[in-house]
Amino acid sequence: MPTSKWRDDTLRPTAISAIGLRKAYGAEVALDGIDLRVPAGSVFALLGPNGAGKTTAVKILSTLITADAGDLRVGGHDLAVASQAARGTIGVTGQFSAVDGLITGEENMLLMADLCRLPRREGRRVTAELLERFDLTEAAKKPAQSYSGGMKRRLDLAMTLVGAPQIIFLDEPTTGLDPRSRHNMWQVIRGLVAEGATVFLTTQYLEEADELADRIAVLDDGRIAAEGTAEELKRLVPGGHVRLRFAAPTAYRSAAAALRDAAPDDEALTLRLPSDGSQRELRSILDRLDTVGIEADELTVHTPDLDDVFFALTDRGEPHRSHTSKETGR
Ligand SMILES: Nc1ncnc2c1ncn2[C@@H]1O[C@H](COP(=O)(O)OP(=O)(O)OP(=O)(O)O)[C@@H](O)[C@H]1O
Repeated sequence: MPTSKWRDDTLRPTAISAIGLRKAYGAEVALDGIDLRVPAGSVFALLGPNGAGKTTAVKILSTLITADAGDLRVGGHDLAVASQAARGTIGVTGQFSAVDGLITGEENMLLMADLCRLPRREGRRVTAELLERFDLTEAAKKPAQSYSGGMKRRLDLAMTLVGAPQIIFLDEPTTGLDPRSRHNMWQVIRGLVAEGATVFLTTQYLEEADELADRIAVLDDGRIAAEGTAEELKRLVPGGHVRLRFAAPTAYRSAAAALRDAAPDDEALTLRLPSDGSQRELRSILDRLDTVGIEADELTVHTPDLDDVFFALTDRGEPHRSHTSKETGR
């Protein structure tokens, strides 16, 4: 479910935009001329497999490295001439944590407040507020190396927020976290957007993009394979179907004769019919079976999800079905 409340993207000011963004490392082209626009106050997910170019895009847009080509604007500033000003509007949390394990969580925060040149009293106030918000007050006086993975990630993000950035880059914010910590992090991200921040995140998790992002760009091999809302992307791939399985070959043959539009699999004794999975369509299929007096031994409904989109667009073979497909057995 998208995180922000805005309905019409075109009315919103642009927080981040890239036209023709290109970057090569020697002969290796990491980004091959990508275009993207992120409206202010929204969550944008750059989704892609390992090596697709996600981190390179984050590094460039957050001014850590420069692009070879492209018109790039962040927080209203042109990166070619005003990267310092752009830097003042952003915060970055990368795959490699900025947390110093030898000092406490609180000391890490105060150090960051000093780096952001906050007056001492203000630094203490912001530190206390963020530690509280990220549920780290109790652990504040313990060395950060004693924190769990989820706590370290929250501290890292809290440190990023010390300077109150309007635009937040999160490079794979939940990679390596357990499901509970991942859900906590999602809540934190939703909270930031509710307060008006713009979030640009990269992820390898389809579910994460589906849960958080207003818009998703699928990056593959340095190019944007598709871009849109989760719903728009799901509409790009056909694949909704109903699968009927029969235990007895005679029942299977009779059903195949009755449902001539179904794709048969004689070995598995299954029939597959295109369907949007709606109750009306399911009823009509079952009614047609009823008219010939046959009942399927198993009925499964499959609706396309981001897995289908991702695998169709990035050409990586069959998706893993264990977590995200909606299969209903009977
Ligand atoms: N400093 C570098 N020098 C040479 N090649 C690099 C460098 N950084 C990245 N690359 C290459 O550029 C391509 C894109 O890398 P990038 O790290 O941006 O991808 P990614 O989508 O973030 O992957 P991951 O999820 O593994 O972090 C890869 O082929 C990578 O090997």
